[in-house]
Amino acid sequence: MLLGAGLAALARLPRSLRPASLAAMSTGTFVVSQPLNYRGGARVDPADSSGTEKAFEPATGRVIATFTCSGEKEVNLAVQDAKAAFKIWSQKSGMERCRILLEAARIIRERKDEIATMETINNGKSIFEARWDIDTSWQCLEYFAGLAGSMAGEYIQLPGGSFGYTRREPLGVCVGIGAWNYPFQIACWKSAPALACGNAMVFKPSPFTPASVLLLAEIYTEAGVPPGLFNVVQGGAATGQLLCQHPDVAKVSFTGSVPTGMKIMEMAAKGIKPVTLELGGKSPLIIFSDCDLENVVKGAMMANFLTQGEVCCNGTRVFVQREILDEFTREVVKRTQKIKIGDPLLEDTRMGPLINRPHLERVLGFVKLAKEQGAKVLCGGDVHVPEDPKLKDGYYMRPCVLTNCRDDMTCVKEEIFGPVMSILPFDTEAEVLERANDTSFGLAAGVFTRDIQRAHRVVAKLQAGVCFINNYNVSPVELPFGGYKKSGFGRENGRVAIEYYSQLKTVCVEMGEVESVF
Ligand SMILES: NC(=O)C1=CN([C@@H]2O[C@H](COP(=O)(O)OP(=O)(O)OC[C@H]3O[C@@H](n4cnc5c(N)ncnc54)[C@H](O)[C@@H]3O)[C@@H](O)[C@H]2O)C=CC1
Repeated sequence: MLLGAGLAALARLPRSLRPASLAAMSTGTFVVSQPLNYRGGARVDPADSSGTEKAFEPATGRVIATFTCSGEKEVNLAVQDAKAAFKIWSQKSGMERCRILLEAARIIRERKDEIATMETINNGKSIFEARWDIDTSWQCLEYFAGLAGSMAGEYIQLPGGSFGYTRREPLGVCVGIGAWNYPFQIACWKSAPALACGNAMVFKPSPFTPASVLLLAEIYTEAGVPPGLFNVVQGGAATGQLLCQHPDVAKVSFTGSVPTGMKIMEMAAKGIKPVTLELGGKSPLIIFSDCDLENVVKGAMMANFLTQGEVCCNGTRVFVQREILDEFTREVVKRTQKIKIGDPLLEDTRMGPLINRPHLERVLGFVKLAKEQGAKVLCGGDVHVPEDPKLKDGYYMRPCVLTNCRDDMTCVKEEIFGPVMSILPFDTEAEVLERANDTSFGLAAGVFTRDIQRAHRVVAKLQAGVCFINNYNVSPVELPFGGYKKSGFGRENGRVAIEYYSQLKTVCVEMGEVESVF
C-alpha cells in the first residue's frame, strides 16, 4: 500500500526515480497522513482549530483523511504569508511571472496521471474524466502565463503635450474558495489569473475534497513562486468566513452554491471587496427537430452525465421538439443504460460514485419526488451496488432519465447536481425560449439545430452566460466562463478574467505649468 504520506516526498523526486505505482494506485488503498495546510512554501499543521472534518473515498466509503479546520490564528498566518510574498511577486515583470507559471504548467502536465488519480480517489469521478480536468488545469496556467507577459495599459494624449496613461495593477491577497466537484481545476482557474496579474492567493478547498490542491501548492513552489504566494487553509463555512472577513484580503473568488454565494457577497460588501461568484445552474438544452440526432444524443449525454451529473453548467432541462421526442428518448435511454458504473480508477468506467452519502440520498430524494409529482422514470434513479465487494459501501446510483415532466415540477426547477435528466417536449421556438428563460439561474444553455440562423437567433435570446451551439460542456480556457442572474457574476478564463484580478490606475501627467484659480 502506498500511503499519501509518501506521495509528496516521492513526487519531489525526479520523474525517472518515481515508482510507476504512484499513478497506478488502486481504489481502497490511499490514506492522507501529511498535513493538509500549506503555508510559507511548505505543508504545515494549522496553528489553531475551528473543528475537525473527515474526507472520504466515495468509491468505498472509507475515510482517507481526518483533518483540522483552520481557526482565526491560522487564517491570519496564511494571509500574512501571502501579503509578504505579494510584495516580492508583484514587483516582478509580467515575463518573469510568465516563465514561472509556464514551469508550473509543465510540471502539472508531467504529473497528470498522479494528480488525476488523487482527484478520482477523493472526488469519485472516473479517471478518464479526471485526466481531462488536469488537462484544462495546465492549459489554464499556460494561457494566463501568456497573458502575464502582455498585460499593458493605455496611453492617452491630452492638450498641450500633457498625457495620461493607465496601469493594470494587482489587487493584493486574493481568496479562492472552491466546490468539491472540480477540486484541482477550480484551484487552477482561480490561481492562474490571480498569480498572472501579480496577486497572492489563499485557497480554501471544500472540506469534502481537501487533498489534490496540495499538489498544486507544491508544484507552484517547485516552479519558483516566492514562499507564501499560494497558501492552502482547510475547513468549512467557519474558515471560509474568517477568510472573507479578513481586513487584509482584497478579493474573494468563490465557486459553490447560490445560498453560500449570497453570504459571501454580504461579507465582502462590508469590506467593499470585489467578488467573483460562480454559482449553480439549471440550464436548458434545446433540441430542434432538424438536428443531427446522433450528435444530439451524444450532446445530451455530455450535458447530463459527466462527473455523475455533479456539474454546475449541466443542461438538465432537455427540451425536445415534439416531432423527434420518441426517437430521441429511445436512443438516449438506450445509451444511458449502457454507461459503465463502478470503480472510478478502472480505465473503462464512465460513471463513478457521487460525492458522499447525504448527497446520494438527496439526489435519490429528487427522483422520488419527481415520481410523486407525475414524472416517469425511464431508467436508473436507484442505488447501484457494484459486484466488487470493496465497493459495496460506495455512493453509486444509476443514471436516470425522466419523462412526463412539466415545468413546475421540482426536478425541473431545482438544481439536482446528480445524474438526472428531465425531458420536456416543446412545439415552437418562441414557446421554448420563454420556458428556457423561466428560471432564476442563468449559467449555461445549449441549442442543437442545423439551421444556423435559428441557432444564433436563439442563443441571442437565451439568458445565460455560456451558450453552446451543437455541442455541450466543452470549456476551452480561452473562452470566458460565468453566469447570468443568480448563477453569479464575474468571469473565469478568457482574456476578460484579467479584469477581475487587477485594478486600473490612471496617471495624469502635466507637461506645462499648473493653472491655478487661486
Ligand atoms: N458556476 C460554477 O462554476 C460552479 C458552481 N458550482 C456550484 O457549487 C455547488 C456545489 O458545491 P458545494 O461545495 O456543495 O457548495 P457550497 O456552497 O456548500 O460550498 C462551496 C464552498 O464554500 C465554502 N463555504 C460554505 N459556507 C461558507 C460561508 N458561509 N462562508 C465562506 N465559505 C463557505 C465551503 O466550505 C466550500 O468550500 C452547486 O450548487 C454548483 O452548482 C460548482 C462548480 C462550478
